[in-house]
Amino acid sequence: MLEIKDLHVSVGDKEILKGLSLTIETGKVHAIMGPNGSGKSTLSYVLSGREGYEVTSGSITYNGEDLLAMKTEERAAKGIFLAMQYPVEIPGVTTMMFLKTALNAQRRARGESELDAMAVLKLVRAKAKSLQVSEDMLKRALNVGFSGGEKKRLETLQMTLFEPKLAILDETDSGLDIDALKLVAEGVNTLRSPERSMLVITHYQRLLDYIVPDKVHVLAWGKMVAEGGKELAHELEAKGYGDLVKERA
Ligand SMILES: Nc1ncnc2c1ncn2[C@@H]1O[C@H](COP(=O)(O)OP(=O)(O)OP(=O)(O)O)[C@@H](O)[C@H]1O
Repeated sequence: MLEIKDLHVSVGDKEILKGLSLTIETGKVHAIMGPNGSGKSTLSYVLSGREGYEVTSGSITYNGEDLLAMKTEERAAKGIFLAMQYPVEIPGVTTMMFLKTALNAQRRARGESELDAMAVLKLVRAKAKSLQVSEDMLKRALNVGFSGGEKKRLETLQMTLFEPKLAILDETDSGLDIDALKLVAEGVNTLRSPERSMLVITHYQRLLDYIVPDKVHVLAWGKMVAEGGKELAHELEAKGYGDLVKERA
């Protein structure tokens, strides 16, 4: 279970999260919607341990442990995975080499034996096919020159390979064509299980028609301002954020 209580986060001297609270029980899928600049990506970075985001007060516990005391790699070893809004390009590292290294790091963290290159290739190929990640992409440098949709499909491939316990998807639907959106949603849905939680950040109710959330939250001005079931996403799509996002003192 993930429990975020009264979280305040600053970047430099700017406070971005201003008392955010959120609880995600194991096995549940929560969605966060909210206007541009409200702090959604900031939350995803703080959860995954990105540098430069200072937690000034509040707490985050994951299965009873203090998440904020853990290094990024420790969080990954606990099964926390972030599909980034803007996946990073890494020249000089092939996609396949990255996947093998990251997968084996995950396996080591779980006490499983490492897989050799052939075994990883077989596994990656089987999953890559259903997400339409081509052989060519696997041979190329990680994300370098990939289209927006290709990057997002590769993020989803990583998620299905690493089988995280808490998957955070930051606008994984942005830049996807309709067919790719369905492929990505199918990939995500195959991972749904009573042992796995998901936090889906999106601007569009359309994604939530495919990945049906247990709860929808609205984040505005650094804190949660509304919460509901999947029907809330439909309401927002129809009416916009309206009074929900009026800045509070
Ligand atoms: N490194 C940084 N330096 C300065 N300001 C930052 C930094 N990171 C985030 N911010 C600011 O914090 C606010 C929240 O940004 P964030 O990316 O979390 O919003 P978001 O809700 O994910 O937005 P979007 O829907 O547009 O992706 C924005 O005003 C942004 O400019």
